[in-house]
Amino acid sequence: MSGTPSIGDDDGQGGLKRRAAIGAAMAGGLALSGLSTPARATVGVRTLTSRSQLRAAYDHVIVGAGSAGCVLAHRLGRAGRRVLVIEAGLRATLPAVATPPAWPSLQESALDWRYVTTPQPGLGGRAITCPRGKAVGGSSIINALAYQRGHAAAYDRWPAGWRHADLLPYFRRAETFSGGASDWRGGNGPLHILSLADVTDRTPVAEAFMAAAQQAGFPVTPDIGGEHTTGVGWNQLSIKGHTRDDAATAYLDSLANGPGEAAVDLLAGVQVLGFEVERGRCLGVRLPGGIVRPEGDVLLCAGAIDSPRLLMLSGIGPAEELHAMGIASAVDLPDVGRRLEDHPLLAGVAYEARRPVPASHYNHCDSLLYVPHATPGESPDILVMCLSVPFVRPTVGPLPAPAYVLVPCHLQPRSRGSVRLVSSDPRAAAIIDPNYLGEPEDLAVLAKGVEIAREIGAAKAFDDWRAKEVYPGPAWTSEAGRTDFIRRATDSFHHPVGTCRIGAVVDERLRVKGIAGLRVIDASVLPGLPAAMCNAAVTAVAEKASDLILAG
Ligand SMILES: Cc1cc2nc3c(=O)[nH]c(=O)nc-3n(C[C@H](O)[C@H](O)[C@H](O)COP(=O)(O)OP(=O)(O)OC[C@H]3O[C@@H](n4cnc5c(N)ncnc54)[C@H](O)[C@@H]3O)c2cc1C
Repeated sequence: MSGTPSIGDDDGQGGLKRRAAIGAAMAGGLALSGLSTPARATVGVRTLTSRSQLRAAYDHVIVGAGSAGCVLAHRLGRAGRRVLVIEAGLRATLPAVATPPAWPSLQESALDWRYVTTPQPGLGGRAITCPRGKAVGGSSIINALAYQRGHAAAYDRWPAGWRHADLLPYFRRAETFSGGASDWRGGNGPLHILSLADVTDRTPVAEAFMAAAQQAGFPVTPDIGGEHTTGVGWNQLSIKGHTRDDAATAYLDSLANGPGEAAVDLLAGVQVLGFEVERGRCLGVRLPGGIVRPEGDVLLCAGAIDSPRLLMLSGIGPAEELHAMGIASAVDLPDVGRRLEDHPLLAGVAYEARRPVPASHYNHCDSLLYVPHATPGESPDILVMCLSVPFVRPTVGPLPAPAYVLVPCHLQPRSRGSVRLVSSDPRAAAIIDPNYLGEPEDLAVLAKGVEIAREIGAAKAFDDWRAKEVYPGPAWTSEAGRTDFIRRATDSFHHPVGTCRIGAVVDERLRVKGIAGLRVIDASVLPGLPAAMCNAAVTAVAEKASDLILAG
């Protein structure tokens, strides 16, 4: 590495630690409890506390230690590459991180960047939160732990090299599945996936949902994350023992178990400001007070919101727009930040219960259904989750406990939004416009999802639980009422993708088009939403990316 003298303060051992603390405090994090300082040594990686600990040279700098960044650090470190990981957040120590049912409390905590969307016309003008993990482990630290890859058809719409058959070996390589290894599942990977088919303490409401869905004519699938991803089944979660198995515990901490010394250094609590780009080549990573220059590629893993933001700050994006903000263009890539996709979720079809609803020991959704909205046999584009908590938007209205809720989600929406810069200030949050329900078809598919949920909710197996349907209730009797209810009840499933997509912004080897020495590997490169939650897809993409990088 060259240019190291500018990292950290000039006062030796304590400078970097103090700068990290200042960085976190500036981002609003340090005043809140639950964060450790980066001084603690981490199992498996060296957590840097002083600039004197930096190696003389690195092969790669990874920007962002989230779901994708941790995979890359593990695979490249194991292969002997000298890796520096720079993460804006710190190690998370909030007890809620490890406790699966506590996951909702992590939103708007110190572990969340706390982004907000622009007002959304499709949601009646509401601006909604856009949580993103800010910690070692990224969004896998605050997510809802569900881990499913979804139907193959969604991947088969992706460019050659990234289709389901290409990714299947990497889905398997990533996981240790509680149901055991098979042609579809992994038995020896870093990330532990617990199928609730393999436990006995599921909620009785989830059991009722399984039976009710079958009464409504939907088939059971024994392994919803395996060969048959259509039908009703038990949820699958990134849980090891009884605790969250996030990207940091699974992929960073496990480096300690490998042969030899891990070659991975972690610089936590430091926010990357952009890249040094000259004549079509990325030379290094800009930090407060310095530049780090690896010998090999810079690997950008800051997620679907911050990866395009960092590219645009560095002149990589729509040239005219950047020019207007005083940012010199390095390469004109109009698609950076464009075609943002996210899953809309409707919260929800809600029932007052006859008696108290036992709490979930997992993520409040012990069972769920994947189904096509139109033709039986097609790949699913609707998910209905059965939640044992009273989860409705305040804009929907009050929902007195005890209650349970059926939540439809649209898995293949047509609406596209954008991530744009507000200014050239490297610390300013991006303008996030997901354009939820911008396309009328998305509203129609969600309406179908509500109908499927109500059909299941009205089935005999729920008779023992259902006192009455509270929402949508009478609102569903007119077209205007239905549309109004959907706009009031829709929120995000928190799965933004596509803002640096393969084919448009990066090539099939994830290299930024027109810029040497810079790759993007995270949810932003996904060329479309998987027909399920996103973490499994991001993990498999990063697994494959590590092989591409090691191949040169
Ligand atoms: C509340 C919530 C619930 C979710 N639930 C589920 C679920 O149940 N199942 C599922 O599959 N998916 C879920 N997701 C989505 C899933 O977690 C993400 O799709 C996935 O983690 C994205 O991985 P990533 O590597 O692209 O980004 P991230 O994991 O977000 O990692 C990006 C990292 O980059 C860091 N970073 C950003 N900017 C900078 C900078 N300038 N300098 C240094 N570091 C930076 C961030 O702090 C972060 O650590 C959920 C997400 C949220 C927010």
